[in-house]
Amino acid sequence: MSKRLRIVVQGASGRMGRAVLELLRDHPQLELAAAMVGEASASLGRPLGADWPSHSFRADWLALEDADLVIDFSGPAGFDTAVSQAERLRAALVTGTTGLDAVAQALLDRAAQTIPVFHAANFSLGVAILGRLLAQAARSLADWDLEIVEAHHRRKEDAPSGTALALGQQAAHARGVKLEEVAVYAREGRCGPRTDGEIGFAVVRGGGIVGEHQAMLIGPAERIELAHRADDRSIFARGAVTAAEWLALQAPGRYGMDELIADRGG
Ligand SMILES: NC(=O)C1=CN([C@@H]2O[C@H](COP(=O)(O)OP(=O)(O)OC[C@H]3O[C@@H](n4cnc5c(N)ncnc54)[C@H](OP(=O)(O)O)[C@@H]3O)[C@@H](O)[C@H]2O)C=CC1
Ligand SMILES: O=C(O)C1=N[C@H](C(=O)O)C[C@H](O)C1
Repeated sequence: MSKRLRIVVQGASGRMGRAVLELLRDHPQLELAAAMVGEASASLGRPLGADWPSHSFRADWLALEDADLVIDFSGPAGFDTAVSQAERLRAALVTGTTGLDAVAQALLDRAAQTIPVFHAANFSLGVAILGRLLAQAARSLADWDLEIVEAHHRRKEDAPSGTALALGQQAAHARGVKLEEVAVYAREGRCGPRTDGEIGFAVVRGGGIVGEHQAMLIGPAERIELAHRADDRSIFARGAVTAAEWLALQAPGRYGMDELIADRGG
């Protein structure tokens, strides 16, 4: 039997961190190496719970010497540490943190020279397929208006969601344009009529909505709506853990859902 892979979870006390811990609890191939939070976390030093008698939430990365993978869901606050510590440990890095700017993307590119790096704004297989359908529709209906609407829980900090932006990127790429040149993130007051080629974004925040994305392609007298609704964030955790198992077998480089799906014949 092969050795179990040792996983460090960054952002372990958060909604996604806990969902990942839940999957690691009885996992046959993966084991928890450490559950990390920030230095100022209210959870620092607290035990993980009865299922993890030998683990507490910790922030002492330099005490870690042995890990195969880092899974990061800490948001921008813990992202840089996840990247630099994965590099130091020579561990593969899976990150689902969204709201990454160009500097953060450059950090991932740098890390990918020495370790395998997997980033996805959304680890759901359904969303990956939604992106492909949207690209096809946006290409075929290049003169139809495209609007992307997303809805999330009231505690989400970034907007539009990483997924909405990734969908916009896929559609823009399919149309041969740059998203930054066609994206419209706000309409208010006398903002004038819609211009041709715009990709508009709208954001809903409230309650406990797990994650919903809808792309509307609007023609002269008809409309296509492509939508995905996540009912439980365990789907994202499962996707991240699947990505981790796959990534552990890859060479240093940048990977995402497309590479994972392609490698599995999709
Ligand atoms: N790719 C995907 O499929 C998905 C991506 N996400 C993304 O994942 C990220 C996290 O989301 P979510 O779990 O809802 O957020 P939470 O706010 O629930 O969790 C964030 C976690 O990060 C911890 N944290 C904060 N600062 C640091 C730090 N400096 N070092 C280490 N840990 C830190 C927090 O600890 P504490 O609060 O204890 O200080 C908390 O445990 C977001 O960017 C979100 O958009 C979310 C869902 C799916
Ligand atoms: O913060 C969340 O919750 C989610 N974030 C991701 C995003 O920004 O796209 C993925 C998912 O929709 C849930």
